[in-house]
Amino acid sequence: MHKKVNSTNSDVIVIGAGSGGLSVGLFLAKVGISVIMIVKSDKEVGGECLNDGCVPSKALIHVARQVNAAREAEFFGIKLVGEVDIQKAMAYVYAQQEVIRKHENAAWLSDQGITVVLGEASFSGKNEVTVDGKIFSAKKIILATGSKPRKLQIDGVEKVNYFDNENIFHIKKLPKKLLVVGAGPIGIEIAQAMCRLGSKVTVVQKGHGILAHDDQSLTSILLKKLQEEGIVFHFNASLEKFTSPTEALVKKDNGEDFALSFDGVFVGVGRILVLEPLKLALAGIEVKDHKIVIDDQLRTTNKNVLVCGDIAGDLQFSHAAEFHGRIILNNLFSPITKKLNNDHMSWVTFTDPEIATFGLSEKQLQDRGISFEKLDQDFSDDHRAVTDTYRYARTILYITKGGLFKKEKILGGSMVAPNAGELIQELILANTLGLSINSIFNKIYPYPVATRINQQVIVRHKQKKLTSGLKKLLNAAFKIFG
Ligand SMILES: Cc1cc2nc3c(=O)[nH]c(=O)nc-3n(C[C@H](O)[C@H](O)[C@H](O)COP(=O)(O)OP(=O)(O)OC[C@H]3O[C@@H](n4cnc5c(N)ncnc54)[C@H](O)[C@@H]3O)c2cc1C
Ligand SMILES: NC(=O)c1ccc[n+]([C@@H]2O[C@H](COP(=O)([O-])OP(=O)(O)OC[C@H]3O[C@@H](n4cnc5c(N)ncnc54)[C@H](O)[C@@H]3O)[C@@H](O)[C@H]2O)c1
Repeated sequence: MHKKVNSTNSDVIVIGAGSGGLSVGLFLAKVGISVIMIVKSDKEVGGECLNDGCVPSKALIHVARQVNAAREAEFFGIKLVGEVDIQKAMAYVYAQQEVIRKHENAAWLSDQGITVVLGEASFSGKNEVTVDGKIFSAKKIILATGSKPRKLQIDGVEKVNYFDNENIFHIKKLPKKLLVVGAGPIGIEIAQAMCRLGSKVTVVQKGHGILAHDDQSLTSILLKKLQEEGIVFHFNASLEKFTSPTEALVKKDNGEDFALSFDGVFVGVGRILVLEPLKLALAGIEVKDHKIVIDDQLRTTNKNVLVCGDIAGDLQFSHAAEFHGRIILNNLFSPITKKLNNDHMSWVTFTDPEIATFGLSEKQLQDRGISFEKLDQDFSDDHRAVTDTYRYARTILYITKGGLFKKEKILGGSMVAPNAGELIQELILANTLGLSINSIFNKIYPYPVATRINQQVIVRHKQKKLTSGLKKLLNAAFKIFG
């Protein structure tokens, strides 16, 4: 049953049709709540994830992986000639976006019972927004307007061939020399993809390493692989200015400076929230330090306006936006409220090898005074890692300190390995459900699936617990029962 609204009043207004807005709006429409969804334009349905983020980046990474695999096959005698046709690579990316766009567009949303309004929304009252002079009101308003790439603001920037995630997936020509600014997930994923497609890539990063939100003992393994593929890194460095359309002056923290030449610059230096056009003050929504003030139920200082996704100023992932959506939906329908808690959050950086991280980090565990054991294991003895040459891979797990009869649970962890994002899923499930590590220990894994590494970590841990006392006990038992 679709409850269509023809007027400008509805139960709920959702501003934004990205991962966050869609997850809330579609469910509400499905159960018969009237929804007006406001989105800037039809081509912005699907938000950043579909249009300028996850989907095009993962599709391009897929192409780059194919190219790399073909190059690696040269080792077995095949000769590879020619260059990547970047227009064909991009055509592949667009084709995959189109598959998803079939069910992420204004007409399709209307078919699902949502009243779609195309245009830019701003608040005009407590329960009221305005689009092109037309007023819309609702009992609840969900603000899911996302974030934008932070721009590099240095002298000479207007002269260079400047890319960020909003235009890199529309290039017609591959930059021969690409300067990547920022070594967060955006910079690193793009750096490897572009390198594999044929660009000579140099990365300039303010901090001392890549992927600051992941375990540095694992990111250093990825860094080594990226350097082996030919990417050059300059750490503790930032761009001072562009001295010409093809040259930048880089300054190191130690005061040294040097010039770098390029024919394209890709910038991935974090995200900003665009708040001013929303006229939040008109709805009584407070802003502090350029972030919307929210409580742990994602409510703003106007309790009828909730935030969902990047705009919340929390973790900025598509699945984080969906998680916000689940909290909001629960609280719209239930007196037993759900609160925002990222203790079981996870993320994956889709490089090769991937880095996957979940649960609580070592620092969070220390800060909270939780006693834990750290299990740290490389894959050098793992048979699948041997056959498929990824013995460099490694896992870190944090588990509760258990006694002989105390359940040992997984608190968090991280993995660097090809497909780590898939391999780690059962550990995330055990973490989310609070299962004992025995759930992994007792599982029968087909030999030699790569996931057996999860069991090996636990087996090693248990073997270390085999004290001389326990060995004596087992020997005695063997004499009786064996
Ligand atoms: C290159 C790149 C790769 C990424 N890869 C991943 C990944 O692999 N995995 C992952 O989990 N995350 C990834 N992310 C992050 C992910 O894309 C975002 O966290 C996610 O898209 C945020 O969703 P959202 O709904 O909050 O906002 P968005 O998807 O940005 O949606 C915002 C919506 O609001 C609309 N809007 C904005 N202002 C207004 C207004 N005033 N009126 C009307 N409509 C408005 C926009 O048109 C849009 O539809 C990536 C990001 C980038 C840039
Ligand atoms: N696979 C994924 O899930 C995925 C992929 C891409 C993006 N994302 C999301 O998008 C968000 C934004 O990613 P991001 O990489 O832009 O941001 P980020 O903040 O994670 O990393 C940006 C990096 O750029 C560096 N930096 C900032 N200014 C600089 C300068 N002037 N010169 C040199 N270095 C500079 C910072 O030190 C930082 O390490 C991520 O936090 C993540 O939530 C997720």
